[in-house]
Amino acid sequence: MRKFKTESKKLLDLMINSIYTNREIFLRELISNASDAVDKLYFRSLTDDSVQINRADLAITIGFDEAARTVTVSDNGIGMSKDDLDKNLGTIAHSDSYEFKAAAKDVPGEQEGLDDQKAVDIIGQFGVGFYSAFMVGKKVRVVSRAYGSDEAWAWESDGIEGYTISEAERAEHGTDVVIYLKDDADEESYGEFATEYGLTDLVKRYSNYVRYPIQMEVTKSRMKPRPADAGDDYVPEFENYTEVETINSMVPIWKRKGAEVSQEEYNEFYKTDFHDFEDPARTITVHAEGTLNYDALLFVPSRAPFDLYTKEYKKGLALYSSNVLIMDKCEELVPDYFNFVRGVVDSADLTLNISRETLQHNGQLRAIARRLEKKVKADLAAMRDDDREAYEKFFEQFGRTLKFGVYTSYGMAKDTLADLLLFYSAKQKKMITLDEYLADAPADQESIFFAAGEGLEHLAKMPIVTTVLAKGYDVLLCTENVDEFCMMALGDYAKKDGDEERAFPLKNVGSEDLGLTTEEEKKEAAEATEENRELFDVMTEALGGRVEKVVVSTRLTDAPVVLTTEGAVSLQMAQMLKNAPGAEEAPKSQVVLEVNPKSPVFDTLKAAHEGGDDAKVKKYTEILFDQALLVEGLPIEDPIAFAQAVTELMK
Ligand SMILES: Nc1ncnc2c1ncn2[C@@H]1O[C@H](COP(=O)(O)OP(=O)(O)OP(=O)(O)O)[C@@H](O)[C@H]1O
Repeated sequence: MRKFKTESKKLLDLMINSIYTNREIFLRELISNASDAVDKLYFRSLTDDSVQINRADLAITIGFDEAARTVTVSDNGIGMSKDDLDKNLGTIAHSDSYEFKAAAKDVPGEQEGLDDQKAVDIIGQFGVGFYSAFMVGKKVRVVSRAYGSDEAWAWESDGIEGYTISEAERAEHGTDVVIYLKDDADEESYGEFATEYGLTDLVKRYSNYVRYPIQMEVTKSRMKPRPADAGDDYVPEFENYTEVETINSMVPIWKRKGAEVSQEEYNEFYKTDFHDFEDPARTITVHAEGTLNYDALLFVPSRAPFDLYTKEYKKGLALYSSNVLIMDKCEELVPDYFNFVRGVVDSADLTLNISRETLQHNGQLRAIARRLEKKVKADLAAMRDDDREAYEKFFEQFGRTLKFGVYTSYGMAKDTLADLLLFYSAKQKKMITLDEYLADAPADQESIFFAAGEGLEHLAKMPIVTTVLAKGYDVLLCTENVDEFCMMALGDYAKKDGDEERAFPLKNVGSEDLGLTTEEEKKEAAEATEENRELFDVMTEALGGRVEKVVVSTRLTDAPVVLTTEGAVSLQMAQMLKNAPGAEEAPKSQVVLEVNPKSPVFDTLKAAHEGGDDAKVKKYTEILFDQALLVEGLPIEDPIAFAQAVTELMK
């Protein structure tokens, strides 16, 4: 049999140009390799007495030369022999680290503050990361000295033709990877990678939690000492100096035991990493062990970010694997209705794809997402029950998101979200949950009543609300656009009493049969409507298609008329849909003008009709209709005509 020949030049080209979409990850890859090299040496020291290593001395160092356009990543890890260089860097897709990882599994380590941390946390697995250096480098030189050897070797390549290996010098075991940056082309600038800011930024972003210190010489500024002979007009002078600093924070806060971390530390982490000025409202920690091991640290912000309700807002949690950032915002980890949750998920068990830009098995992510959703839900419920003031503040910020969640999931997320919702109670004059509404309801109540419109005060005074209140039933006042859609998607809400569940339909006091009228009352109203058929026909005609019909009302006490609707679309909803895109096709509401038979206005109308003055009936009907719209807080078609008609009456 013949062996396949690989065209390594093509393969390398493919590697460099097609695997990664983001060239800045080259630093993450080289640092990960350095971390692996150091980890391997540390592991050797644990398992081989002849290897004497002090863990505290192990480090990764980054150097740069702006003028020479070079970036160097060094480590004092296990190093590579001449053979290793040839095998590991000369063979694409050969990962020594992967083999090592399999052999070194589960040896416990002794890193302080970490919970049962494994001794090693090898990152490499595909044998390709190193070549990402050629995305930014026109030449890469690797100088390495294997632990225990006194020879050093240099591997050099331009990433096109091949590589050379030659003798070199290195004082200690370990490896230096020197990248000679490409020349800047029209739109591509590489120079930024050889700057202090550029490198610090990349380390903090991608490698902040690598377990070994990443050190770099940084420039600082200090005040020069005041000269002894300085006069009163002395102006302090400053000078720059350099200092080696550890730029990564190393221990990921989410891997530390909850009891060992103070809330202040969590707050600081949240504010720094998620760019917020305020402390989070809630901090949720998860350490999961089992088929899928992961740690998560989640935050509910105190305030909604300014763009939360815009299309620009991107939800998601930062996803880490073995302390290295894989994705800044992994959307799959949070459902839309918890899009405000910020935080970090870290799992070494994820099946990464070769570029570490995505995952291969989203089932793993889905499983984590499900667990996290439950955690967030439980935490919000605990806040609702134990710290109501904080919960109301939370709801002010994010209640809309929860309500949108019910609506946009067509009620599918109802079970998760319904008991987290708060609405304003007209009776109790405060925000209450649906459970609290039902707990306070009279025994004969069969539905949950709500009214939708603008402004609490205004809603509370609406006749359709006051009549229901007068009968002893509470009405939830809904003032946000999404409320009515949310109520519609909810449909009903179940009261749980031990094992028993009873569903209470949610009813809009302005559009539905509230079930508050007796059969007798209904019959009477129907008869009265029939008796006044002629008058009502004149009135319906006067409104020229704006109402479906005019009827005698059973729900009014004082007000002369009220507008109600039949079918699913209430007046408020119709008003909202009118302004929405695609308004022409939006369903219209079927409006009914209900007349209060107990009102003197009804007698006036009747008298006018009987006296043959239908012109008056029509004029009054117009006024009553507009007035009813105003009471609902809705715009009237012709305010000038309305004003003139009222003026006319006063003459
Ligand atoms: N700084 C280093 N010190 C010692 N060995 C190294 C170093 N950098 C790379 N190697 C060796 O070269 C091999 C190939 O590296 P490369 O980055 O291409 O792949 P990897 O790290 O194994 O996997 P991945 O593609 O997942 O990063 C490694 O497995 C490791 O054995």
